[in-house]
Amino acid sequence: MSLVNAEGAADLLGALLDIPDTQDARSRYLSNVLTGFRDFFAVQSVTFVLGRDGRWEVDATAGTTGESGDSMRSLANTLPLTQISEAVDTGRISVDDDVCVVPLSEGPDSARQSAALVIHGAIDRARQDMIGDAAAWMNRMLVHVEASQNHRRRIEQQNLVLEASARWQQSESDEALLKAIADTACQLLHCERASIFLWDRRRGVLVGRPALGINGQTLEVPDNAGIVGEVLRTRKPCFWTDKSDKENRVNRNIDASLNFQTRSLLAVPMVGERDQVLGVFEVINHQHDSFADADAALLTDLAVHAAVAITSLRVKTKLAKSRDRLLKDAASSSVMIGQHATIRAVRENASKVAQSDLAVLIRGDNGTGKEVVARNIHFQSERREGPFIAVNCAALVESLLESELFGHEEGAFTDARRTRVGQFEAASGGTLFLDEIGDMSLAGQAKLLRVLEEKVIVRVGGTQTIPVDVRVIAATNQPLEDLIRNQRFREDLFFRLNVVPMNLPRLVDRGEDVLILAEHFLKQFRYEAGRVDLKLADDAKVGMLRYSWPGNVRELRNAMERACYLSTGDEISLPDLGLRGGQINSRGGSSMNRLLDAGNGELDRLTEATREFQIRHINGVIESVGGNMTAAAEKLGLHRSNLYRKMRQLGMSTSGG
Ligand SMILES: Nc1ncnc2c1ncn2[C@@H]1O[C@H](COP(=O)(O)OP(=O)(O)OP(=O)(O)O)[C@@H](O)[C@H]1O
Repeated sequence: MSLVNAEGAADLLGALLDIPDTQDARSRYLSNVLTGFRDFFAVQSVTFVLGRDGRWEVDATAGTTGESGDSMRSLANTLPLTQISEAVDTGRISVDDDVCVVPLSEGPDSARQSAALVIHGAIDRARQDMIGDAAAWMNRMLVHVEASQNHRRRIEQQNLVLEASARWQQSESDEALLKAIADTACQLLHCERASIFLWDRRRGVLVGRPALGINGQTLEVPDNAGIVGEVLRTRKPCFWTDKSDKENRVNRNIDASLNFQTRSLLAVPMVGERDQVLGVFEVINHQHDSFADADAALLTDLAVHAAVAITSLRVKTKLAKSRDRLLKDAASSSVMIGQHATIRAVRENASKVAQSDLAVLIRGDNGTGKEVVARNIHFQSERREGPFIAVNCAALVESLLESELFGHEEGAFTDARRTRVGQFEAASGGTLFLDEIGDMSLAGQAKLLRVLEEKVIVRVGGTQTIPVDVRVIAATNQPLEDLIRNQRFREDLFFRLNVVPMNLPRLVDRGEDVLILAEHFLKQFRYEAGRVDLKLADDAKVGMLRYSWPGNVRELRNAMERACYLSTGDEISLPDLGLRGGQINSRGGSSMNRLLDAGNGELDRLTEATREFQIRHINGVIESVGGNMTAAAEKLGLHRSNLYRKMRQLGMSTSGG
């Protein structure tokens, strides 16, 4: 046989230099190279052995017997152990009969203590140096192969971590999220169990999740104890294995309660935003062996993503809570107070129409609660989480109407410096309340009708149609039928809007609802004014029932608000309400009305007399405390700012105070 087989040499060289770009790069590389050795040197087999924990293991082989698990095991049993040790110890090739052992200098694998090639087959002296050189090459190349494989594995793991963290973002609850994180960790790190210990700083404990129950309790450990405590303190990964580490570092009580045996453990800190430690991420019992540095790197990556997911779920939960609170607050502004039959009927109708998207036209005088009804419908409907947008059509000048309702594109007109979304788009998914619809211009009405029919808008200056999903509720205090007759309102638009008509009576026609509403506003404003014991005096009640309320509920609300802040004493009396004397209704039919037999003129005089009395009283009190306004306000049972307000209302000078 010639010393060099050219074809075999090229194959061996190719195998030595070629780093496979696969997940199993290392074993593939070894397999190719060992096969190259076998063919080139024409031997029976070439085996790569590793010394680990004082034992020799077959890592890869190329021979006639194949590479199955069984043949590898039987090969391990027939290794020339003495010869291998001798070669490794002396660092020289050892040849005995037809077995040649080539020692390899310390390898790239950190866990590996020593390595060698075991060759079955005759190798003459001349080729022993050659095989020694080639083996050294292989050994050096293995460093790169392993680095490349690790690099590739890391990229794949990063992708898996990213995919997992995208899935975590979908979790709706803490429990589901923590379980998903733990499952991912078990899967990627090949371990039996994973737990996240969230740090409760206030109580000084780490709370283990997901639900690792000890006798039905949550798993809690002091934040300064054990391995998790150590990780929290040092902010560094911590390894433990029952083979080599101190037993007392793990808490065997937990094992006992969970009927579990910890054999190996790895814990890393979970660091969140602004470098804050959220807790500790722990994995237990590697399926094959103890945890390595690469596992710590992977778990640290997972912990970063876990911290982000946990924080963002907390933010999401907080936002959802405050959204619910806001929704509740907003919904409370839509509560329709009143027991009058007409109001009851409106309430019932509102509940019914809320379940549909039918157009509603609410009619009634100013301040009768048209917007309250519209809000009430919105907050009872499926759209309650969408926006409620109110537009006062009377306030829209013709030139702005279209842009206000439908938006405009940048440069659509001189002042259109930026694209602007109109109210229709802004209300998408919710309700658009078009107040004072009777005041809309005819051109505006035509545009509105088209949008209602086609359910799409086109921004001013734009060409694209934009679909809008909006429920429209319109309101007016105008007699639309008259406007239609005078050709100031389009009949077709009227029919489109008036699918469900609702009429709100004037407050004066709602009987004792006046007092029910007054008590409602009293409760609200006396609380805001910090005067929780404030009551309505009888004369105020009677006066309210006799009053004609030209401004309807809005006027009543304002009167109550003013009185809650400005009245003196424990009761709100009639003058405190500041009602317009000329509007007192002497036709009143309620029993209360009859209690008050004062005519309008008398009431006027009464109001004036009370005003004078209040001025005298306030001046007296200010004088008695030597002009100290804070003390005067206190003596009068008012906040200092309310005293000033009251004085201004009474026309008194406040500059001296
Ligand atoms: N039934 C009611 N229960 C509680 N508050 C009400 C009721 N009706 C009206 N209000 C209150 O009265 C005020 C005026 O109501 P709203 O704005 O709904 O009236 P409107 O008819 O839309 O007025 P306008 O025609 O002037 O726009 C609001 O502060 C509202 O909260």
